[in-house]
Amino acid sequence: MIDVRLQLSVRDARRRFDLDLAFATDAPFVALYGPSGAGKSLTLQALAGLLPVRAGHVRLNGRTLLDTAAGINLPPEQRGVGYLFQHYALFPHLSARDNIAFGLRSPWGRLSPADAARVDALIDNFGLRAMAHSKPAHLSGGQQQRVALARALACQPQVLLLDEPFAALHTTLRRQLRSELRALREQLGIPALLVSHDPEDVLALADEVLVLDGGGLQHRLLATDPDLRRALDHAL
Ligand SMILES: Nc1ncnc2c1ncn2[C@@H]1O[C@H](COP(=O)(O)OP(=O)(O)OP(=O)(O)O)[C@@H](O)[C@H]1O
Repeated sequence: MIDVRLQLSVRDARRRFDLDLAFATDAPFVALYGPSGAGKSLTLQALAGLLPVRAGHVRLNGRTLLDTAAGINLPPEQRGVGYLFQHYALFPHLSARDNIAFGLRSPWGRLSPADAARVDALIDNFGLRAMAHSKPAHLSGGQQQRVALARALACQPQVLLLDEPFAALHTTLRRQLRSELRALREQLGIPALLVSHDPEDVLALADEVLVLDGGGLQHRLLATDPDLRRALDHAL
């Protein structure tokens, strides 16, 4: 169960954007869907603890990650959240292996033997052995996506947050990686929240769709809804 209420504002010199939404869901795969600038990425960032929240809570399977009223606000590294960032945000100067291991290293840069074994297992599971020592610029789009996904999983997360995980990929690879992602999530047995504005991603993966616009939740749709495709097209 993911139970969320978020109120926050972001601003720069000229603009201010308010996010104000609440939802609770048991769906294994949830899509945050809606037009550009709706507040989808900000929602993921707030869930991960990367943005200050003015008021609200985040509970994951009964565990409180944030509760502003109770003064609880776990830092990102204690939230048990695996985050695949938009455009992957891989470190360009680090190898694929060091990218995957990044969040596991001690402040002195050490990797415990157990963590090193986990990183090696992820490298093998994602078919990255041959390019483990290559930098991101020397990897294909699909390989970069796999490194980003392996990095998100390295901390053994309780929930997976995926921000446009297929945006940089061409159609055939998108299709293949969608089914890999679906199988992987089922195997891990953890919930996933996917940000996308591609109806095909939503139709292929989501059990429930939260349609966002203007920083709020407009409506909720289920994968079983016979009019889902039309509703998705209508929502953009
Ligand atoms: N750090 C920030 N400071 C100021 N404004 C921001 C900041 N981050 C995002 N915004 C603004 O907040 C709004 C929502 O941004 P968000 O990234 O959540 O949109 P989105 O729904 O993910 O869009 P897209 O599909 O284009 O990625 C946008 O208008 C954006 O310009």
